[in-house]
Amino acid sequence: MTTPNPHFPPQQQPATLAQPTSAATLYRATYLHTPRNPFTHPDALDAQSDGGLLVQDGVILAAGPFADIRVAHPDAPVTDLRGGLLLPGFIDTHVHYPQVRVIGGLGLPLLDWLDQCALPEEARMADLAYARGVARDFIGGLIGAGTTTALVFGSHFAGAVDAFFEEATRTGLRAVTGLVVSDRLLRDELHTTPQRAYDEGRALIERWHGAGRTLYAVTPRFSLSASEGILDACAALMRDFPGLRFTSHINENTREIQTVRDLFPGARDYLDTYERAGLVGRHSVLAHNVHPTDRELSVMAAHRCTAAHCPCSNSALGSGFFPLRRHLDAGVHVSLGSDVGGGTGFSLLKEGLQAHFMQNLMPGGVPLSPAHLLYLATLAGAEALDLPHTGSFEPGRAFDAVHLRPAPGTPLDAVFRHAASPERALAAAFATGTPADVARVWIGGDTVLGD
Ligand SMILES: Nc1nc2[nH]cnc2c(=O)[nH]1
Ligand SMILES: [Zn+2]
Repeated sequence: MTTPNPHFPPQQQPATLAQPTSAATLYRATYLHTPRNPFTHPDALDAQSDGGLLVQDGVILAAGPFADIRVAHPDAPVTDLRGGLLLPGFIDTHVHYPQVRVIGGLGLPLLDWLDQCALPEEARMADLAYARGVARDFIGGLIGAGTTTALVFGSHFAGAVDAFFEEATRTGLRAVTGLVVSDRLLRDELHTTPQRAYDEGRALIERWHGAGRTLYAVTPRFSLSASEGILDACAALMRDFPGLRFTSHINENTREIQTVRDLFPGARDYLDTYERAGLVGRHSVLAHNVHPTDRELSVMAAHRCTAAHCPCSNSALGSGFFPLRRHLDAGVHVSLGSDVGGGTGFSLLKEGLQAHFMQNLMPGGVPLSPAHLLYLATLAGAEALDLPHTGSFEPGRAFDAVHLRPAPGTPLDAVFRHAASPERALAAAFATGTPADVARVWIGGDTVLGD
């Protein structure tokens, strides 16, 4: 695609920042990243077959060919990661914490899947001990897949959201999440009131927003289950606490869309239910958007909000083909989400592959190169969440990284050993890589998986 995206100009960074003053580590690896957006910059992929990343206090100080970095920093100890691929940590912009134990409810459309699979499990999160176990399973799954930052749909229960933030803090995950709020059409035990939504949200924000690596996301489940009163309570939180993120669902399934139309007879369309409440902005991430109108796309672009594309979920729930070309042509920013448990697992490699398949198969689909897939799985998420210190290996950014190192004898190992270029190896990682190939994960320079 050649449509420029004016909302996220490439960061201008010097190749090397300050000289290190205390111990720094030089990582030697085949690395790839997308410091620019390949939908707008044809040469956005930076691939170094023998690269060096100088890291100090969790921040990348210098990046480039290993030989160049070595000459400039002859005394830095070297960690040799050759033999695999080093990528920026993945950024999942739509994934449900309470659904990790119900992945795989295949064969149902959205509203039936919610009734039969997701919501009964979400009701169990009232039990704090249960929620703590789910938080461990969930965050273990994310990090195990190489995800270092996630915009997470939380729980309807404030205690379970606390449990999530505690586990995120313990593990070091960069997490943006919040209390999910609804007041109709789910199950009684998942419903709240506007006042309680505001009060519980405020208490969680005061505890967790900006604490360490965690941020708060105001999260009405979707307009189908949220009255205008709940949406207004969400807007009040956004007004009262600047810097919060906002997330919800939109235009996923045709039955859902018709129900929202019936519930909001005065709204122009689905987006308008959020827009009228003042919830659409630069810090808004709306998941799915499989069936948008042109008006919705132009308003999303004007407000610089993001559509989180969840291709495995769209396939598993039969929601439809994501109109990526229409989003790009309208100037709407797009990132990637696994949508566990409507989605089929945590790997953004798999999501990238499924996005590629679906664009290949749909009329007017966008051909997605390995660079596009890497961008969607990394920098696009950093842009969506407005986290400019993540998403690539540019100097000045945090060292959030995933080392893919397939076991000897596996097909991916064979490809890595014989690939004609790092880009070919990257394509193979998307085609066939899984969490079993994730050897080590760093967040802010800390090893959070592997050794
Ligand atoms: N895929 C998906 N869509 C939703 N819309 C409202 N809730 C959900 C959910 O849990 N998963
Ligand atoms: Zn979802």
